[in-house]
Amino acid sequence: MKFHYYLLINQAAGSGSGKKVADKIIPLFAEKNLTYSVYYSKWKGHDAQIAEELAEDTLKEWTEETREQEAPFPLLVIVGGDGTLHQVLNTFHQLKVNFPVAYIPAGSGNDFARGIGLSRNAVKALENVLAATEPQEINLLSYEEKISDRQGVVVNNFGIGLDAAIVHATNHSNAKTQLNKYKLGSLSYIFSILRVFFVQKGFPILVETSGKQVSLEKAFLCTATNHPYFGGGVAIAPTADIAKPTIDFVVVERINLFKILWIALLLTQKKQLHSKNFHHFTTSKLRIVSTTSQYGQEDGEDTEKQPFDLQLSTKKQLFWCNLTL
Ligand SMILES: Nc1ncnc2c1ncn2[C@@H]1O[C@H](COP(=O)(O)OP(=O)(O)OP(=O)(O)O)[C@@H](O)[C@H]1O
Repeated sequence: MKFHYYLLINQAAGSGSGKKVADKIIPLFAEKNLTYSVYYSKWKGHDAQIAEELAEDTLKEWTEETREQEAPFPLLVIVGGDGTLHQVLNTFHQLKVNFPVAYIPAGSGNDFARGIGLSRNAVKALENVLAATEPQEINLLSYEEKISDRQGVVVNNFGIGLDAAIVHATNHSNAKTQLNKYKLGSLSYIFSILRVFFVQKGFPILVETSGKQVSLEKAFLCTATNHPYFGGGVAIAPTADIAKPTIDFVVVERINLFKILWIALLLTQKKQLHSKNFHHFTTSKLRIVSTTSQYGQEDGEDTEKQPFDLQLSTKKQLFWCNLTL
């Protein structure tokens, strides 16, 4: 199968890793005599704009017909972090199109790459892409939030409560910009955890999974995910599997500091399911209702405080990569 590769690059991802990764992989396309075009995202939101333009006049869905007739097949290769992937796939979702994509991780967290088992080394990830003969089917989470009337997809997770408050504090702090300059972006998360941990209160939620309803009085951290990782490598839902059309939902209750630290210790050993204050659901459909206003986060992009009536299901996405290498 012959391809024309459309490289959409966020050079700012991973505090500049995007640029380094691009400088490393673009010459490899030329060396391998592959045909390609390069698009640089030059400002926040430009990645979505480029994706929209390519969706309108260049990219094709993967069907029996296009795979035979389109030679070369136009394949979008996204180079950036989880947020770049989020922007592009949400653009496609809003346009109601479903194109296969390839991905080279260049972010700081790279949870998605971890979640699908794609190498976080850019050159190896490119080998994963070039060695594929068929696209892999993976499951994103698609959501509908009734109160703000928003819908979209997430490539990693949707969080309400503590994780979202941490993301909000980090994304809106001046320290992040300064620390990023010195490649110390993860330190800004630590500052934010210390800032919001004691401020975030427990809040009531209603959880509806396929055929079951549960009320929790003091939810603290609520995260719906399609693979194990969040927060840059924390295996919050170790049994989640992106190949399965299921949602894993994790709730940690507001408990005393010692119990939270105990759960944090269990997390490092992937044994958190042993704690009775750590709730875990696996379901094909999920509804979460919070009547109190809370921060939300979607793949590390934060939303302002609001009440939630959130419905989640899974959505198939074709990914061009060979994960057996
Ligand atoms: N040239 C640019 N300058 C600044 N921001 C950009 C640029 N191009 C895209 N963006 C924005 O950057 C955000 C995505 O960054 P991304 O998540 O990929 O990197 P990261 O935060 O370093 O990685 P990770 O999410 O893996 O930690 C998106 O909101 C996107 O619109």
